[in-house]
Amino acid sequence: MVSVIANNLTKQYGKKKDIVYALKGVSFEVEKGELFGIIGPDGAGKTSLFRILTTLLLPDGGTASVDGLDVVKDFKAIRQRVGYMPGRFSLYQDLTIEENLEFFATIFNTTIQENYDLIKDIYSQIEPFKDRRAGKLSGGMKQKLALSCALIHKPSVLFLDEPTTGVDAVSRKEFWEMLRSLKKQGITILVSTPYMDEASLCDRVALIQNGGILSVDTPEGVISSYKHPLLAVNDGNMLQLLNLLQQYEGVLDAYPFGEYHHVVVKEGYSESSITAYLQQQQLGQVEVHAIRADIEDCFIALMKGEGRS
Ligand SMILES: Nc1ncnc2c1ncn2[C@@H]1O[C@H](COP(=O)(O)OP(=O)(O)OP(=O)(O)O)[C@@H](O)[C@H]1O
Repeated sequence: MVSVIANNLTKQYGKKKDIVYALKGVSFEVEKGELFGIIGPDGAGKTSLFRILTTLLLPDGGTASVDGLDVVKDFKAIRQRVGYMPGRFSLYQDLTIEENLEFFATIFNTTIQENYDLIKDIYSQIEPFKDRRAGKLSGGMKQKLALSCALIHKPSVLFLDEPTTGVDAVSRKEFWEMLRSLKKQGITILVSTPYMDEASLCDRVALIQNGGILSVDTPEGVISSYKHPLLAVNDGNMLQLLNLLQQYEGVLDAYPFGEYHHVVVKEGYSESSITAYLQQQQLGQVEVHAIRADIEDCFIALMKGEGRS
């Protein structure tokens, strides 16, 4: 069963010379109970898309529905059944943890007690500090409270806009574990993130750039569509190495990746031809080995328009 449909959505801001095309015909479908990632850099259009799907912004073109309800005509009904955690924290800084949660429960005509089971795993981690003001919480605690507030009215679809941006690595990991357990309760989750490594934690992902969707697939599907040979190359002087690699005719692309440079090699070139080339350039300790592309390599290729699929 389909939960969310975006059909050729467009959105623009400004006029004439200053016009910005934030969404340029975005289409995808999300199944009920899916954990669906929208991955894209800053300015890609993620927030505009989420604001349209949660009925906070009107699209300029196209249609969209949530649980079969139209985002324009049925906005009131949609607001009752979606949970939205905006990118910047939506909490009232001067209210305590408990007061924030009570506030969100009240506007949806419910109580903390009524839906406690749904938020228990998340809320119980911050409940010991329930009298602390939201403004005094750490990033990870704010994130847990914001998620509890987005869940308190038992939504069927949850929209999380960049929930892990600016959050430390441990809290990020915990957050994804919380999403996995929410998914088990049958909630459809759309989550946006600029972190490509988070894509592998989703059931399916849409890669968005400059207001357009580049790919919608499972993480495994994205990886298996990658066709070119890929090498990891390392040397004492990484900057010089990168320049040399980028100049070589057999190289399609080379970019820093952790301790290595990843090198996308043209058809007909191999590990040995790259090694021979680098030795000719009199580099000292070059290490070259073939690797399997991971999801970040695939996204980099798609974003650079090299059409791996
Ligand atoms: N109210 C607005 N007026 C003018 N331009 C806007 C407005 N809101 C967004 N934009 C522009 O539309 C484009 C898409 O922005 P959007 O916020 O949807 O993307 P995003 O992927 O969420 O990025 P970010 O994480 O930076 O918010 C950007 O170029 C942005 O500058």
